[in-house]
Amino acid sequence: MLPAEDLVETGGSQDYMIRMGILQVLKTQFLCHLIICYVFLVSGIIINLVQLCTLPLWPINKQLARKINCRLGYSISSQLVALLEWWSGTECTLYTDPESYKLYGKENAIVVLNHNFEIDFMTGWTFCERFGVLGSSKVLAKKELSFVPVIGWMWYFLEIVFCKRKWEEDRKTVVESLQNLRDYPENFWFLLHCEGTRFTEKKHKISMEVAEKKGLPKLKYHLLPRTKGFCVTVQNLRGTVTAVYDSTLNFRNNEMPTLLGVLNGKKYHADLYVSCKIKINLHEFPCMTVRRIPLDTIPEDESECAAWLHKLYQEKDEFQEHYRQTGRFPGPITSPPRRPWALLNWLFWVCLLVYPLCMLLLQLLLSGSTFTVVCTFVFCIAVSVGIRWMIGQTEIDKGSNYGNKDMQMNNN
Ligand SMILES: CCCCC/C=C\C/C=C\CCCCCCCC(=O)SCCNC(=O)CCNC(=O)[C@H](O)C(C)(C)COP(=O)(O)OP(=O)(O)OC[C@H]1O[C@@H](n2cnc3c(N)ncnc32)[C@H](O)[C@@H]1OP(=O)(O)O
Ligand SMILES: CCCCCCCCCCCCCCCCCC(=O)OC[C@@H](O)COP(=O)(O)O
Repeated sequence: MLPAEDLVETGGSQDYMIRMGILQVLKTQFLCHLIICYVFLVSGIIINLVQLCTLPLWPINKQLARKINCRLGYSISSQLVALLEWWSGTECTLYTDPESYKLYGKENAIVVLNHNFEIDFMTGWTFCERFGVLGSSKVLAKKELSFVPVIGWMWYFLEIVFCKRKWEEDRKTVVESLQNLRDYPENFWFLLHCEGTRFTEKKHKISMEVAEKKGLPKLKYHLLPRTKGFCVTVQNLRGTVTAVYDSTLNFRNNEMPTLLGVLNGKKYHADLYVSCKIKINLHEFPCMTVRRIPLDTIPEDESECAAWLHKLYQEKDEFQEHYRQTGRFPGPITSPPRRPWALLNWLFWVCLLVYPLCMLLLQLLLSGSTFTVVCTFVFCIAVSVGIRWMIGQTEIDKGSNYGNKDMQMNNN
């Protein structure tokens, strides 16, 4: 027979398991998703409107307008971070050397990252949040994303650099947008997915044909990097940015995480790298590797800079090979802890928006008007379709044709 304390303990743990089971089931419920999406959409639109109200401030006090917009942007993007960190419980492990770690979040940096996963952007944002640069984070993003409600509109005020991925048309606007960032009042990370599009087998095959034509070594895990964006970023942010963070992101157990999976409360394990010696258990967390490269060591000349980037991608390919072989990146883990701010911001919006929603629905039902009830129902369906379209923007299957054809005919 078990002693009394053990029985209590077993009972306690059973209770815990049951509670966790219920929570897990709750996370898969459509109603929960609807509430989460409603909060995201309504809070996002409110914030977009407040951002719009900052427009008159720009000519008077640009730096203040930028700082306000960083906070407002944080309030939107941190909701997706909270969804990843607190709702799905996804764990993020960082492999990096402790000396570089001290500088993260305290300097401007260009982040060069592989582009394989549908939730790359959320995982990137999570690391930004942990180092306090989420509100100010930047990216060279495809123009199509600027039309996505809430996020795309928010990016306009955060001075995100957009490109059509047609260099002749992009050259001028990209340079101008980069020049604007030279006096940015907050530390920022500038994200570059040099591959230009997400990895698919077809895009990989075509890009390796291009590599062969150019006499470049083949890559196994990456597409051939597009060098123009990187070179122009380095040229225009020299003196503003101090380092390039060569980053590689992987998810454990060959998982391909999705935003719908995260919304359903599925826990993933991400890994990001810099250099490691400590022994760790690699079967539990997602993983990312970061190498800090001082910007002065990158060649100024455009063709040398392009060659440098090709060399970097060959090294990145070796890191990936190491990860595939051993299930881990080399180097010590120096992971920043999860902070409460994203969760608190989320709870704030939930408290603010869910109560009026319940009251409104109650009033509608009590009104007894079939017309009003039908209108509300149709409105809810329209919102769900809108959100589903937004989620579709993250899905690789629905991705662009960029890189599906050789040379310059490869647009959307
Ligand atoms: C540490 C944790 C992370 C921190 C995160 C920090 C911040 C987070 C912030 C925000 C998070 C949100 C994330 C949102 C993500 C959205 C990302 C995107 O939208 S990715 C798509 C847009 N971005 C890019 O494309 C950037 C990379 N591209 C470039 O730099 C391009 O050069 C360009 C500037 C876009 C211009 O492209 P274009 O195609 O017009 O010209 P290129 O000269 O580059 O291409 C021609 C060149 O390529 C060769 N070629 C032809 N076909 C292919 C092929 N299939 N594959 C490879 N190469 C090909 C061709 O021969 C030409 O060669 P050459 O240059 O020698 O003439
Ligand atoms: C709390 C939050 C609730 C969330 C509810 C759902 C909200 C939906 C939010 C949708 C966010 C849309 C932002 C999309 C950012 C996707 C970035 C991305 O990865 O783009 C792909 C491009 O790089 C390359 O494109 P391809 O050439 O591969 O094609």
